[in-house]
Amino acid sequence: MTRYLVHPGSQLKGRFPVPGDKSISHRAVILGALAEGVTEVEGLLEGADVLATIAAFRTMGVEMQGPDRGHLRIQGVGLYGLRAPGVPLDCGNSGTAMRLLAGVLAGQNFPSTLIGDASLQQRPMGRVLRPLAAMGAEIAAQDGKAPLQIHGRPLHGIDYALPMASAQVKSAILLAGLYAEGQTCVTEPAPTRDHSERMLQGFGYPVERQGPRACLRSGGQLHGQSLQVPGDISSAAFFLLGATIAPGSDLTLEGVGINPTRTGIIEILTRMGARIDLTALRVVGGEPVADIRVRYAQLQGIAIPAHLVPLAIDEFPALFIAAACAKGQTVITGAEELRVKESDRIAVMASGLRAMGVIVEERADGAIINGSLLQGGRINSQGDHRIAMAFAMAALVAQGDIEILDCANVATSFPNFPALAHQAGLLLEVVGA
Ligand SMILES: O=C(O)C1=C[C@@H](OP(=O)(O)O)[C@@H](O)[C@H](O)C1
Ligand SMILES: C=C(OP(=O)(O)O)C(=O)O
Repeated sequence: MTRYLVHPGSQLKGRFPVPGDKSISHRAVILGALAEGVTEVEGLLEGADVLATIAAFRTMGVEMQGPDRGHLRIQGVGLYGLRAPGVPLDCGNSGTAMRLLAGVLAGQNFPSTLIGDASLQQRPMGRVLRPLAAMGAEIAAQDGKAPLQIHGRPLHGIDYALPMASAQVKSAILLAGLYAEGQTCVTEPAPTRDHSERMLQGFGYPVERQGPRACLRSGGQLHGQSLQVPGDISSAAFFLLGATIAPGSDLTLEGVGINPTRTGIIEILTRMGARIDLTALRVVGGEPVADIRVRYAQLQGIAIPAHLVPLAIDEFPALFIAAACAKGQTVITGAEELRVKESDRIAVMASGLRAMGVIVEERADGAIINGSLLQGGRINSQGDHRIAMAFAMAALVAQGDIEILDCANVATSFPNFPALAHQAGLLLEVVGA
């Protein structure tokens, strides 16, 4: 089992890009496969999650060259060109792959089965199954969990109010809407990442957006594109954390996506006193991008405003560590979605921080974290990539070595994390790979 052994006492320095955005990479593969003509993607994340989406479409007859150093060439088959897969499609560890594929597959004229790893089989799929059933889909699942057996049926549009802030559910419904008779609309209770809406429009498919509501009609076509995937702010987040907490650090992360539906981490860390500067603002592939400079700063505990939670949802493992390094108390509320990610991120972060001597009060929808000195120790990441990377950065300021168990899944979102972190100055050893 892959472990990290991380020694304290260093700082982070340098200037480098982070790998491509995972959410945008999944969507580039999906829309490229369903488009007419060729799509050329640059900067694609070659993490295991995205490779699962690529493999699924290959199994359904889509030809692709790559990925090779971020380049993927997709020979689109059009909205109605997928072939019956014949074998289960394995989404691995990826909630995004499973939920977005469920949306695409619900309206096909062939059956399909979606499977995943032990973590993914525990995650709630009812949130996509219910709206898809309301559109006419026939999907069998036990207790609302994978495997999902999709029969493929003619669909009709719905006007759906999302019960939770989830870009995956929103995207699944919009993708199903490409195949549904009439108009499909989704209204979200709070803004979530809007990469699907942006990329559909980028592929020439009209999406009407009015405040929290997005609508599309079937009958259109997607047109193959050349697109550049920006750097993943969710991967950059670990470096923003590390450089902020380790005295003497000064790091610049190049070409990071700063879509306003993703920048909660910058807003929250800045409210805590972090020193983060954005330069070279530009637009890449329909998404805003910047270089981000981050220097050491003493953090202060805050009450994190609940409206920022969906805008930083994957960054909470990093934010738990930031809170533990801050002066005073940090209060996290409205974050119950963290309990249904790759692990129960509230419980796993709380127990890891306690192992480092931090006083944490767990709440159903968050936690209260008391800033303190971090002791060395052994942390079980429970196979959750973001928890492994967050604790690796915590080691920068720990009183002793940190050993992190079960780190192989870092490869789902950030395969070169150990190398890049080491290059930036983190004293990280990968053991037992
Ligand atoms: O749409 C996406 O690409 C994602 C949406 C979020 O999940 P939810 O929709 O479950 O909040 C996020 O946690 C996940 O990493 C990626
Ligand atoms: C929640 C995540 O991903 P997914 O839902 O795609 O597994 C994540 O990457 O933090």
